[in-house]
Order: sequence, then structure tokens, then C-alpha cells
Amino acid sequence: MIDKDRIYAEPQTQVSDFVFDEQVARVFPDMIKRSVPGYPTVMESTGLIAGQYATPGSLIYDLGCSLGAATQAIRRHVRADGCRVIAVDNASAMVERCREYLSAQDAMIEELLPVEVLQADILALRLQPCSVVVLNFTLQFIAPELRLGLLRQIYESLLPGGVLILSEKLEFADSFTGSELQRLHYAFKRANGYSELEIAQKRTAIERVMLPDTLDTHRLRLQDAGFAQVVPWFQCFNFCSLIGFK
Ligand SMILES: C[S@@+](CC[C@H](N)C(=O)[O-])C[C@H]1O[C@@H](n2cnc3c(N)ncnc32)[C@H](O)[C@@H]1O
Ligand SMILES: O=C(O)C(=O)C[C@]1(C(=O)O)C=C[C@@H](O)C=C1
Repeated sequence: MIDKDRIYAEPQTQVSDFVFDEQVARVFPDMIKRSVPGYPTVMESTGLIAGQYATPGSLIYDLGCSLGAATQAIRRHVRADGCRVIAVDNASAMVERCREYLSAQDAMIEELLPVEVLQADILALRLQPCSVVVLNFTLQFIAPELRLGLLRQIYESLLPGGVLILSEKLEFADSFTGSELQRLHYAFKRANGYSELEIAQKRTAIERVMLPDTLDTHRLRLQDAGFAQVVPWFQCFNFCSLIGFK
């Protein structure tokens, strides 16, 4: 039974910065599905895209994997022989549950891709040669000044023909676009049962630790990292997904 996200349901005198701790991990499936428009589509499509670009015998990375939803989709779609997934997250509460969720998937379906779940800082990770890197809703939590270096390391680790699947919340240079899409995002949250208080307190909790960029910033930085081709493949309100091609 998935626990309901009620972390911000009661008034908090001091809303502390959002962290991926035990209380978040326990409600995360509910939280992210009710907070990120299109999340189920992004997860399943991440698996489908990985299935198109994973090459036999190669590694696939899921960086900032949380509970491994993208890794589970990758295992449902990738058919190339000899692939292995490395799922990485620095939150112990997420890694513990990720291992449990993947073991449960193994119990239900035979002969899935092997997965190694690492508790590590993706900024300190030495990536091995790989054909697919997934970075879904994680870069936005990395210090802005460290994002280009991470993307450059990802680019250098990709084999020829490899892809980066990047999903993020977006900022907008145009204030009308930004305010209207934020309005629709909050309507999405309300439609999913969040109260005005929960929306306001969650906004306070993430505003210093989750720093979205504009689509142009993503495009230019990805090209600066080496990705000559960047293709947007999904957007729902102020959330989007891109593929960077090596
Ligand atoms: C919004 S969640 C990502 C959602 C997940 N990719 C998915 O598709 O369900 C952000 C995740 O990134 C992880 N994270 C943030 N900074 C990290 C870092 N420097 N190294 C590893 N994981 C990090 C957090 O612990 C959290 O689990
Ligand atoms: O932008 C918001 O209001 C969110 O809640 C987004 C978001 C995210 O994009 O990661 C923030 C924290 C949680 O991981 C779940 C969703």
C-alpha cells in the first residue's frame, strides 16, 4: 500500500528546505505522481527510449534514481543482450527502498536486466562507458555551477550513438508563459488533492534547493557539454523531457 503524501498538510511555523529523507521516500510514489505532470508517461517512455538506443553488452545509468521507477521501465523495454543497469542515488532512504522495489520486480518477472544500486553522489561518480544515461528530475537539485561538469562527464562516458534522457522542471524567460504554466501546474496539484497550504509550503521547501533552468539554458549547456543534437520529446505544463544525442 502506497502512503499518501501529507508532509505539508499541516501548517509549519518554519518550513525547512526540502530533503530526500525517510519521510519523503515513504510517500515518494504518491508525491511525484501528484506533483509532476506526465510523470507516468515520462517513466514508461524513458524505458522505451532506452530500448531503442541501448547497445548489446553496454551499461545503462539511472542517475538520481530515487525508487527506481525509470530503472524498472528500462528493464521492461531493453532487449539488447548483456546490458546492465547502474542505478545511483545519494539518499539512503531512497536506495534502501529502490533495492526492495527492484527485488519485487525480479520476483514477478524472470530474466530482467541485472541492476546494481549504488548509494553515491553522482558528482563524485566515475562513469564507465555506457550507451544510455537517464537523468530524470535530478539535475535541478544539483548546484547550477556544477551542472555543466556533470553533463560533460556524461557526454564523455557515452559510446558513439549513445543518448542522455534528461527530464526537468522548467523556468521561463517570458513571464506570461511562466506564470500561466505555473498556474496550470498548481491546478494539476489541486486536481490531485493537494490543498493551497500544501502547495504553498512545498513551494517554500523547494525554492532554495530545486533550481530549474529555461529550455534555452538546457539546450545551450548540453551543446556546450558536447551534445550536438538535442531533441525535446515531451512537455506537460512546466515539465519537459529531452534526448541528447552523441
Ligand atoms: C525528484 S528525484 C528524481 C526522480 C527519479 N529520477 C525518478 O525518475 O523517479 C531527485 C533524486 O535525486 C537524488 N539526488 C539529488 N542530488 C544527488 C546527488 N548529488 N547524487 C545522487 N543523487 C542525488 C535525490 O536523492 C532524489 O532521489
Ligand atoms: O515543483 C514542484 O512543486 C514539485 O513538487 C516538483 C518535485 C520535482 O520536480 O522533483 C519536487 C520535489 C519532489 O521530488 C517531487 C516533485
